[in-house]
This record gives sequence, structure tokens and C-alpha cells, in this order.
Amino acid sequence: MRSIELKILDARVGDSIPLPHYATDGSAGLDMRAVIDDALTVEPGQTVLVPTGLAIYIKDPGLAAVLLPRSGLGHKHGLVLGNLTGLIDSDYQGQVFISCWNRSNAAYEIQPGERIAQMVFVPVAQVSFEVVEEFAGSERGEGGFGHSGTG
Ligand SMILES: O=c1ccn([C@H]2C[C@H](O)[C@@H](COP(=O)(O)OP(=O)(O)OP(=O)(O)O)O2)c(=O)[nH]1
Repeated sequence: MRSIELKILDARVGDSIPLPHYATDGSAGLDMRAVIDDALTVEPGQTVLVPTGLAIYIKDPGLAAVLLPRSGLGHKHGLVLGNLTGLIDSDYQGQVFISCWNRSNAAYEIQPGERIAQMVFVPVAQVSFEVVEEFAGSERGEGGFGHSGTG
């Protein structure tokens, strides 16, 4: 079992605001909530940084967390992430913030405790590089960007 230490920065998390948890056995993401005192209006085109009240210290360099939009919020209301995807490094110890971007034409009001994004833990490999004169051949070679056609 990998070691993931969760630190709570805001007393409301785990009390009036529940701790993140997996909704079903098969859930990949943990819903992250807005830990704010008052409703926060995000105007069309605006981006706001929203605290989650949680600091996590992953510690294990073989693990990271990514923040992703919630599908319903993004699709129906246009509330997605200002950085498109957030990456939480294993050595980060600060509070997790969600960059919320309203890409729609209507204002969106984030409510205190609302689930605004999801966090997924992913395995990570750190690579090292060696400069070489050429690569051993592969079937694809340099082909990319649709070289295999559309069929
Ligand atoms: O949506 C996000 C993205 C990042 N972070 C935190 C965790 C992450 O480990 C740290 C740094 O993120 P990143 O490396 O993406 O930021 P940067 O813009 O490259 O700045 P830095 O110089 O701090 O690395 O900020 C968040 O709280 N929310």
C-alpha cells in the first residue's frame, strides 16, 4: 500500500464539509470541494482560484495527483479548469487550489462546499536521458500527426 498522508488545513473540512471520498468502488476521482465562506460568482470568461481546505503530501515520487473538471459542471455550465489540468507533485505540501474558469456565456455561482473538480492519483515514472546518434528502428519511425490515415 502506498503512503499518502492527507493534511487538513481548514477545520470545516471533515466537519461541515465532508472529506473527499470515493463515491463508488469503481470511482477513479475524489470530488474536491470549494472551501469558501460565501458563494463566489465566476463571471463569463473569468478565472478564480478556489481553496479546497486540503493540503496533501504524497511523499512517494512514484505517485502524483491530477485535478480534472467534473464532467457535468464542465459540460452543462462551462465551469472547467483555468489550467486545463492541475498537477499535484509528490513533494508539494501546500493547500490544493482549484483554478476555476467559466468558459460559458453565463455567470456561475460556486456555493460553499460545492464539488468543483476531481482529483485522481496516478503512477509516475521519472526518466533520464541519454543522447544517441540514432534510434533503433521501429515500425512507426517518425510518422505522427495522422500519418496512418482516418480509416
Ligand atoms: O491546479 C493546481 C495545480 C498545482 N497546484 C499546486 C500543486 C503543485 O505541486 C504546485 C505547483 O504546480 P505546478 O508545478 O503546475 O506550477 P508551476 O506554475 O509550474 O509553478 P511552480 O514553479 O510552483 O512549480 O501547485 C494546485 O494546488 N492546483
